Amino acid sequence: MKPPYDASMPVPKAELHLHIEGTLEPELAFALAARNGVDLPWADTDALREAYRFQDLQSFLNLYYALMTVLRTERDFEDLADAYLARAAAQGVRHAEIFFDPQAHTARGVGMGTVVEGLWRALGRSEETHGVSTRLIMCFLRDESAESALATLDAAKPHLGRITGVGLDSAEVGHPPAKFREVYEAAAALGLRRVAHAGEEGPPEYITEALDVLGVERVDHGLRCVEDPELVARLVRDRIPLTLCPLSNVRLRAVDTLADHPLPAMLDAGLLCTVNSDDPAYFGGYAGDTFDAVRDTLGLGPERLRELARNSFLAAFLDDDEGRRSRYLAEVEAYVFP
Ligand code: HPA
Ligand SMILES: [Zn+2]
Repeated sequence: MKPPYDASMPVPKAELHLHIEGTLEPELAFALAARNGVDLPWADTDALREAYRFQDLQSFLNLYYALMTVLRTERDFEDLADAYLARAAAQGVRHAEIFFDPQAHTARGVGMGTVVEGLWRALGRSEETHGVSTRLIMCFLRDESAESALATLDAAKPHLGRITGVGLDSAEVGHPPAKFREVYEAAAALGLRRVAHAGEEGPPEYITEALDVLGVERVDHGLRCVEDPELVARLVRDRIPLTLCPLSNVRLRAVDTLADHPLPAMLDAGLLCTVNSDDPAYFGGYAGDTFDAVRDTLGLGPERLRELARNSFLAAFLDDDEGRRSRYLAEVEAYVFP
């Protein structure tokens, strides 16, 4: 295999918090709209980019769900994933655990099989094409019902060979993790790994509930744990990984500016932090851009950046391939920061 990066490339890393629908760049959205005869309410890509000024999570989600209506066919999902993997590889991503939101597609008549098999067309050959290993994580929309989540898990059963785990995303406040106890129990019984968004906009109690009630192994965001010292102590003690998304937190106004982000203090506290891009087409940066931003704005030095890269592989769902994890970790330790 040709080396996917050389010493001039960014530090090797895993991306663990990435919504594939959030990688839909305006240019691809307009191309898919033309291919599928979908009318978009924006005149052009510039007008669409103008709409990327978010007040909070919900204002982003409104646009995110509106734009993804251009995704219709297996080929659309394949093209979307291929474009992401190419960008990720160029930014040092060696392993990507990719979220998708099936209910956002099945609700408008696009079948589960179209979504999963379309994504798989790109993911299944990604090691050869891009030098990036992948996992797929199916998210339930927490502002939909628990019954809908159960039906979604049921619809995914023919495709479980492609799916490593389940997650929980969309509008957080008012939709506590416990609402999804039953579907997480069913997912665990099927051998699926469990993660959930918690503590992005929602309170620290949602993080505790995701751990205690849903049995999650990683917390997506988890930012608001810093408000609860006992919870921080627990996360440190139990080595629970947090998939932080600093650029997302700025764009969705969870923090005022990147300089205010608690990442350095969270690392100092001993939390197992990773940094990720969340919805890079919307939030201004892919994985490498995110590492660069925290280096430049938060003043993280080489050893902190190495720790973040190391953590990304430690927190990855690579338990079925420890040899690979070891090789990735060796790449991190051998990396010479410019
Ligand atoms: O950052 C996010 N939070 C919750 N749901 C989401 N769905 C896509 N991105 C996000
Ligand atoms: Zn997210």
